[in-house]
Amino acid sequence: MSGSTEFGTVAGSPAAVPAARTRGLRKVYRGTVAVDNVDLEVPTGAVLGMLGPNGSGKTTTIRMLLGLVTPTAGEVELLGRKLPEGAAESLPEVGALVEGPGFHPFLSGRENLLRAAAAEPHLSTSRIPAAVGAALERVGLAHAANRRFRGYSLGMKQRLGLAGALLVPRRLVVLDEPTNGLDPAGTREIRTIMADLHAAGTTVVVSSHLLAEVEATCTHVAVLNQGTVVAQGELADLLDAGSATLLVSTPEVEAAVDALRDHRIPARSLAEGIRVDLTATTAPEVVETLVKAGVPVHEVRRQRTGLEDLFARLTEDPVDAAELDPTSDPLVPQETR
Ligand SMILES: Nc1ncnc2c1ncn2[C@@H]1O[C@H](COP(=O)(O)OP(=O)(O)OP(=O)(O)O)[C@@H](O)[C@H]1O
Repeated sequence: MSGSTEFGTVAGSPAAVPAARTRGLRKVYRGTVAVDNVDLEVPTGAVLGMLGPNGSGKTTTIRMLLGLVTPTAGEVELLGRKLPEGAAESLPEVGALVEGPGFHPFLSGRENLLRAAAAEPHLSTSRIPAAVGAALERVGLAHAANRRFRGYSLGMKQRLGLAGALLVPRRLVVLDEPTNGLDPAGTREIRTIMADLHAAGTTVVVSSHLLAEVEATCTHVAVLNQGTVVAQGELADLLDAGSATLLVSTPEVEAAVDALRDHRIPARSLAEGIRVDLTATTAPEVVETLVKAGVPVHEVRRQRTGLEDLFARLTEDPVDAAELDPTSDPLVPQETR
């Protein structure tokens, strides 16, 4: 299927069309703006981590992506088709793990999945038992498949929800807090499943509070704060852009800070050197200024920012964020204020 879409591109060409995208997405709940003006783009083949503090709008955005919540304004395009018109075509190719997947408490895990499988348009009746068995194996729930859903732990319920998302091969899998309630082994299994999906070319959207997990598993990130997207793109690019700090090792800390201040370059003194914000200057300019001022420069290093630092900068009060201290760096054992 091909043709012009709302966003002016051609559907049916998976490489060119993002797996999902939104334009001006907004959701207001009785006066509460949950999501505002969100332009999200999920490239095909990406593993996109959706990050944000509690209440920043991640779940609401995911629910709108899946057609579970109607936007107050804006548009959603899923696998090249606009919602809600294209839902019947695109949703069978989308697997989702969202809160409250609606399993029946008195049926077993297997019976619940058999019911879910019966509703899959791309799964013929004869293939249902095998598909259910494979999904249960894949999420590590085969041993408990015949127990009632009611008696499942939170982690087992999460696994069953995930099994539902993986019943048939999908082009897009959307996971809202998939490690919620899982033990470390379960968390590792989710990581493996996501890596397998990525290797098979499936696009994955995953919301998470676990920054280390996102840093380890995602190719792309979208950071939400107070209902809006404050950053999105390839994880590596965002980390590079965020690492706008230069660490200069020098025994003459005060002279270094003074020399840079004379050139309107803000710098902070550390125990064995200085830290320079590179937002408004460059590393060569800093070094040249210091050398011209006669300050001995022993080492210059660009500081790599972790996702945690970046996240804090994007979502915390700017004054607090400026105080973030990279304590893991040997050059900066402590601040001298
Ligand atoms: N059904 C609803 N009715 C009223 N307000 C809602 C509803 N769903 C979400 N909200 C509000 O919308 C805002 C965004 O909530 P949302 O659940 O999307 O955030 P989140 O980033 O997923 O949060 P968390 O990380 O805590 O799960 C919050 O202020 C929340 O209270």
